[in-house]
Amino acid sequence: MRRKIVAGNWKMNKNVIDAQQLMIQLLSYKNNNATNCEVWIAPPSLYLMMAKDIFEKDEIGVFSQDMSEHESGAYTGEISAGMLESIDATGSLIGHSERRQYHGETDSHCNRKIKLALDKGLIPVYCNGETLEQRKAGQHLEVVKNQTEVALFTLSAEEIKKVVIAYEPVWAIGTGETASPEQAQEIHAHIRSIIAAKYGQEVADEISILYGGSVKPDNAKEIFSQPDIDGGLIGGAALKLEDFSKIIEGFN
Ligand SMILES: O=C[C@H](O)COP(=O)(O)O
Repeated sequence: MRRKIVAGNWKMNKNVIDAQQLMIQLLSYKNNNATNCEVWIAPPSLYLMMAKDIFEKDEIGVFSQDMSEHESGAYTGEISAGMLESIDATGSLIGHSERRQYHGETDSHCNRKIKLALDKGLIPVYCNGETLEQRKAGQHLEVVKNQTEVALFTLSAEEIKKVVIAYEPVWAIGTGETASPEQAQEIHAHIRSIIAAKYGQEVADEISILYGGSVKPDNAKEIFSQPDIDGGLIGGAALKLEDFSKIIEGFN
C-alpha cells in the first residue's frame, strides 16, 4: 500500500507569530481528527526548528523547501542535508518549479540533492512538471520523462523507493487553473510506467506520486480519487487551516 500524503508548501509566507499559530492549529486538528493520509508541511527554513518543537511526536512531517547540493562549506544562505538531519527533519522538497525558475535549478542539481538527502535519511520530495509552452507544443510527456530520468535514474531500486515525486505542471501553480483529474492521472501513470520500465513494476508501485497545482477544498477529493495520484503538494490553500483541513479530508 503506497503512502497517501497531503503536504503543505508555505513558500515565503507568514511571520513567526502567524507561522506558530498555524502550526498549533494543525497540531490540534491532527490530534482531534483521524486522517487517512500523512500530513506534512514545508515552512520557511527559519521556522523548521519551531515546527520540530511543536510536532514533538512527529504528528506532522517537517520538510525544508530546498536544500543545498553541497555537503558543507562556503555556500552563503544555504542549508545542508546534514543540518536537516541534525534537527530530525523529515525531508526536503527538491526541484520545485520556483527554484528552477528563479534560481536556475536543473535536474542535475536535483539529482545531487536527492542523493545527499537519501544519504542523511531524509525523504526527498522531487518536484517536476512541464511549462505551458511545453504542454501546448505537445511535449509534456517527453519533458516529464527526461526530468524523471535525469533526476532519479542514478539511484538504486532501494533508494528510489524512498523518493516521493510531486508532479506540478508549472501552468497550474498559483494560477487557479488546475490540471483536470484526467490530465494529472495521465502524467502520474506515465511517470510510474517510466519507473517501472527501469526498476520493475513492484518498485514503481511503491512510489507515492503527489499532484500539485491549484489544489483546493473543492477539487481535492476528485483529484485524489485517481488511481495513480497519492496525494497533493498544496501551496496557497495550505496557508489556512480551514482550507488545508478540507483538502486532507479529500481522503475521507
Ligand atoms: O508547492 C506547491 C505548488 O507550487 C502548488 O501551489 P498552489 O497550490 O498555490 O498552486
